[in-house]
Amino acid sequence: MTRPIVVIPGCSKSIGGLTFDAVGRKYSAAVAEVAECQPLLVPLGQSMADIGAVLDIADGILLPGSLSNVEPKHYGDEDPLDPATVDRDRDAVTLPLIRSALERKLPLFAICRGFQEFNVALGGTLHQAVHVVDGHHDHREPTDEDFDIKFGPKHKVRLAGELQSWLGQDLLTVNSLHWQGINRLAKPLVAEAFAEDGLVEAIRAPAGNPFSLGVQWHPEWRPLNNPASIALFRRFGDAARNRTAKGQAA
Ligand SMILES: N[C@@H](CCC(=O)NCCCC(=O)O)C(=O)O
Repeated sequence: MTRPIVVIPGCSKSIGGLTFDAVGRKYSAAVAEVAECQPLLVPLGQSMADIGAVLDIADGILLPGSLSNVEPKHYGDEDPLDPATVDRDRDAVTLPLIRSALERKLPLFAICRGFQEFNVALGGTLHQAVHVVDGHHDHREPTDEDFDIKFGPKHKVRLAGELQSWLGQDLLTVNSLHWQGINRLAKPLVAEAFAEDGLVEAIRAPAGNPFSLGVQWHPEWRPLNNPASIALFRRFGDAARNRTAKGQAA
């Protein structure tokens, strides 16, 4: 059986004054090496991503993190704290992609900015700066230049529901590199991990989806050193393989 296709929307990146579509290599590597699927990058911008065509070939979707933020207009909020951080081309692709993918029951794994898009796409809202919200901690990345520190263990999350049973534990220590976070959880979603300050750190869309998980942390960082990351990417890959098998059998 050929490897399942996992589509990965990128981010708009300006390099030398020109715009590129970029996906962090660690996301593609985790899809290929841990989920054992074929990553396929999707360009951004409404004219370059026919959602139906993308979903027709996909056996799964990975929504990667990004330094950019979901534009607040998508959740009825005020202007962005920093207009330079929005990526409208990414929002134009990922928000409708998420809704259509869930309708088709495509396996979906959303990470950090992808987790935030997941919530917004289904009607939820975000805090633009969690660290200034009363009662919440500072979830921003460590300032150390060493990436093993930036992406190293930062805080515990309490697991619940399916995620708790999948991982077979109540607590998990995760990394944390985000300004934004869930304010109001979208109605179709279930929260399955919580930080010590109560911030939602993992979400799932039940309703018959084989795998539809969003996490605020970064399991794609050195995943083979982390049993929980291995378990999540392998389960995601298996869901995509099951879909491929059904498709090939049809
Ligand atoms: N910009 C959002 C989401 C943060 C995020 O996804 N960080 C990862 C950036 C780099 C990478 O892909 O590893 C926020 O600040 O909340």
